[in-house]
Amino acid sequence: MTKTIRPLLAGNWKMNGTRASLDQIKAIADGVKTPLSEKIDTLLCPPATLLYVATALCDDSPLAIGAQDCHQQVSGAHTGDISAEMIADCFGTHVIVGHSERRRNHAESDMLVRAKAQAAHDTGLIAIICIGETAYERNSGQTLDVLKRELIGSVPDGATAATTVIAYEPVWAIGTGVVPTSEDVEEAHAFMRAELIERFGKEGANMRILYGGSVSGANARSLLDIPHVNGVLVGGQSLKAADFLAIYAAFERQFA
Ligand SMILES: O=C[C@H](O)COP(=O)(O)O
Repeated sequence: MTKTIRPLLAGNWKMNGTRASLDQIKAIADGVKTPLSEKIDTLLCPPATLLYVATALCDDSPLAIGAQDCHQQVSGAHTGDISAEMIADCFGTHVIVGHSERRRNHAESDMLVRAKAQAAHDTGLIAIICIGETAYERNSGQTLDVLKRELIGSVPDGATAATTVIAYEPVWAIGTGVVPTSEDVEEAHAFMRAELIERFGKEGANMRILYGGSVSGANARSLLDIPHVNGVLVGGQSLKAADFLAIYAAFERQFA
């Protein structure tokens, strides 16, 4: 199946990385300076402490830099939070919102995630909105209901293909080394595509839908072959340049 949507390879460093890791960012930034980067987008989301330096390191690279979360308000008395404007001020272009670790560890609701995505849009950032079912929800047959509810609740009404990326991350696949079957990924992505088209029409047809959860250089190719998988959101395997670049290389067959 030929895919026409420009894919995205995104890395999420989570709460990992200090100044000592900047050489990995530099190696990734240099490693994606190949002709393939004319066909695919690459993005790395280091911790907020490294954002500004990371964007400087990527000055002459197609690698974009983004953040892992933003507050829903523009500014104010919100100790420890960062705003979308602060991310943009560091030359970040994307922000992940609604990651399952934030939903779980910070009790973030769909409504809050939607407000964060809206704040990103209002600031000109691309919002990567994460959704996905837990093991319990999957085992009790609720997967598609959860995806529908989270899509409706977390994605702002004005979302477009240019401003919004959906990341499907089954919670049980994150950091476990367990990846759903191709059939399960295909079913979930086809379902999300249909839901997005119903709500957003042409914009929904063109919105990128990433798969995330234990993606590696070894399994990226088969995941990218699945219809409506328009890229991947990578955690652990984005920390080392060699691992990230192995996943980058996996995009060659489908998209070069
Ligand atoms: O944001 C990234 C995901 O949570 C996936 O993490 P992982 O690749 O370590 O499973």
